[in-house]
Amino acid sequence: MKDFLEWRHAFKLDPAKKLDDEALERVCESGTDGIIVGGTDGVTLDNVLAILMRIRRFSVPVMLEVSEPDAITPGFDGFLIPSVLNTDDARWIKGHQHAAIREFGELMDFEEVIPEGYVILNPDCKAAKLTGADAGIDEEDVLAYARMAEHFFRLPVLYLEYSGTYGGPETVRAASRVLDRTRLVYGGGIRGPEQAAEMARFADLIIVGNALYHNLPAALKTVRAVKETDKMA
Ligand SMILES: CC(C)=CCC/C(C)=C/CC/C(C)=C/CC/C(C)=C/CC/C(C)=C/CC/C(C)=C/CC/C(C)=C/COP(=O)(O)OP(=O)(O)O
Ligand SMILES: O=P(O)(O)OC[C@@H](O)CO
Ligand SMILES: [Mg+2]
Repeated sequence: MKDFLEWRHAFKLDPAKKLDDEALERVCESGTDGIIVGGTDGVTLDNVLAILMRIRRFSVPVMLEVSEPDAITPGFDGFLIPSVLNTDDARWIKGHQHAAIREFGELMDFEEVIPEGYVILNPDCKAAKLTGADAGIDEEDVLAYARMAEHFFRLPVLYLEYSGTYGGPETVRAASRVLDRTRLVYGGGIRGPEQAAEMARFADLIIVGNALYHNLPAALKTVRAVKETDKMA
């Protein structure tokens, strides 16, 4: 498996949403670097296992982005653990994570676990509402979170999350300029290849989610668009 920290393109499949077998096959065979299974609400052990079993018919790598401890199961190539940096509600920074590590710590292979610093920038998305994220921050705030992620917390990943809406390429570009070792992930509102290529100039990893459910052919075209785009030095 190509290591998650080298992925350029990923599709995020929401276990609470429906995708028929033909569509899933096209997603898994698209040439994407991998699939992330994750969502904010409606995530259960049953629907995570169901989508995992269907994805495992193909050779594509698959990571679980944990938002619900009861839905953690073996069988994934690794686990992504979000911590929301732009909330004042400590439960979503370290509280749920602490409780889950108390429960699973003995079983955990930390080589398979990748912490993600999330900065949520769409105030209307479910993740922002759930976590009380302050999405009204300006670019300087985003850059401060990026520097904190890399230099204070030494996080391997900073995720600029615009879930459901297309974010500002300028902010992504500015964040990319202050990051060196921490990988920059962009997700939100990518509907087709042009937007994917635009963000791929600034972010290390591009995530495409909802477009899969609304316009599959356009979503699939984002794979090639990202692969053909070099990130700006
Ligand atoms: C036995 C075994 C396999 C052991 C493995 C052990 C292991 C890996 C343990 C992990 C332990 C751990 C630290 C767990 C973390 C627990 C937890 C609940 C953390 C909180 C995560 C968090 C901050 C969630 C908030 C929401 C969030 C950021 C979600 C990310 C996903 C996201 C934004 C998806 C977008 O989709 P959605 O919001 O659903 O959008 P739609 O509106 O389109 O639906
Ligand atoms: O669903 P979209 O808006 O593509 O967002 C993708 C991903 O960043 C969600 O966590
Ligand atoms: Mg969802």
